Parts: sequence; C-alpha cells; structure tokens
Amino acid sequence: MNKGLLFVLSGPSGVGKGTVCKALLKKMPDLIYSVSATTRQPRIGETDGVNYFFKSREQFMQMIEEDQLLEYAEYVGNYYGTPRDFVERTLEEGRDIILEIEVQGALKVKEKFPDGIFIFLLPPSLDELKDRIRGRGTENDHVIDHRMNVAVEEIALMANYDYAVVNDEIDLACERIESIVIAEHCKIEPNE
Ligand SMILES: Nc1ncnc2c1ncn2[C@@H]1O[C@H](COP(=O)(O)OP(=O)(O)OP(=O)(O)O)[C@@H](O)[C@H]1O
Ligand SMILES: Nc1nc2c(ncn2[C@@H]2O[C@H](COP(=O)(O)O)[C@@H](O)[C@H]2O)c(=O)[nH]1
Repeated sequence: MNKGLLFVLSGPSGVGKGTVCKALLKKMPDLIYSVSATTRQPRIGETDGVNYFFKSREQFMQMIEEDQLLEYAEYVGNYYGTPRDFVERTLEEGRDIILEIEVQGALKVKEKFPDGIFIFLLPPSLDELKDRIRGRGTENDHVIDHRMNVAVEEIALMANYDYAVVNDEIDLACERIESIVIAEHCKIEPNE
C-alpha cells in the first residue's frame, strides 16, 4: 500500500489557517487533521483533544523527553508541538494528513519529511492581517504586536515552501489548496 501524503500549512498568526483548514476538511473528509499539543491556555470554545491537547509545561517537557513530538517550537511565550505517533501511523495507513503549524516547526518537519508538501498561507496585506488577529478578539494588544513582529519574520522564510496561497477569500483559498492536494496525487514520481 502507498503511504499517505503529508501536507504542512503554515503562515502568520491570524492569516486564517484554522478557518481555511476547517473548510478544507469539510470538502476533503479523507484528509486527516493533526491535533497539536500546546502549553497555551484554551480559548473560549476550544476543546481539549479537538483544537489542541492542552498540556502543562511539565507535561509538554515530558513529551519532548520521551520523543513523543515530531517537532515543537516556542511561539510567543508558549510551546506547540506535533504528536509523532499519530502522524506516522496515519501515513503508514495510506491516509493523507495536514499539519497546521508555524514556520520554525514546519522547517523541522521538512528536515524529517523532505517529500512533504509545504504550503504557505499569505494575508492580502499586513494591515488586513492585524485586523484579522484583532477582530478575533483572543489576544491582547501586546501579544498582537508580538505576533505581528513574528509574522514579518515568518513571511521572509516563505521561499522554503512549495506553494504560496493568498487567503483573500476563504472559499477561494480553500479551492486553491484543494487543487494542490489533487495535483500532488497526480504527480509522476521519477524512476528510482
Ligand atoms: N479570508 C478571510 N477573510 C476575512 N476574515 C478571515 C479570512 N480568513 C480568516 N478570517 C478571520 O481571521 C481571523 C483569524 O483566523 P484564524 O483563527 O483561522 O487564523 P489562524 O491563522 O489559524 O491563526 P493562529 O495561527 O493564531 O491560530 C478569524 O476571526 C477568521 O474568522
Ligand atoms: N510548531 C508548531 N506550531 C504550531 C503547532 N500547533 C499550532 N501551531 C502554531 O502556533 C501558532 C499559534 O497558534 P494559536 O492557536 O495560539 O493562535 C500558529 O501559527 C499555529 O499554527 C504545532 O504543533 N507545532
């Protein structure tokens, strides 16, 4: 059986990764979402095991020590990481998986999975990005400024990705990513 494909969706905080990913998973129900672990506090409406596995710092450090994470990164004061077993098992079962993670983590995944497909989601502008983070109402002004500074650094690393998709409209961004997934399945692999 062929292994599944690993897709990584990155992009600055507030660009709409979560929103677009949710729409994509509705259109492509065979695509599996990798739920991350984090030390961040849950936001209103977030559920443990669905949005994230919410962990204490001690629990997260133990996951690192026990090599349970495929990658992890510290981002604006909290840790985030991808549980390894679930990703490896899903790919072995021949199913596609999508990781929605920030850039440092994505680059670590690329070292381990050079055949992964790396997609960078871009905002129409930095002003729009700030409006989206602010409009979500989940972060204070200090954290928003920090996330915006990190966003500029992240966009500078976009050349490490395979595809850039602008999230101007949710449906359009979703269709573009769906096209990438379909195209990757039609790729002719060079002879070994
Ligand atoms: N194309 C779009 N047009 C307008 N608003 C959008 C669009 N996409 C997402 N949004 C809004 O922008 C805000 C941020 O979206 P979302 O939480 O999905 O971003 P994110 O990239 O997952 O953020 P984070 O990395 O911080 O988790 C949300 O309020 C969402 O409704
Ligand atoms: N390196 C990783 N980054 C991750 C992971 N899960 C989520 N993220 C990214 O963190 C920021 C902040 O997320 P938020 O939910 O606090 O807004 C965002 O860019 C996420 O994509 C992960 O497992 N590893």
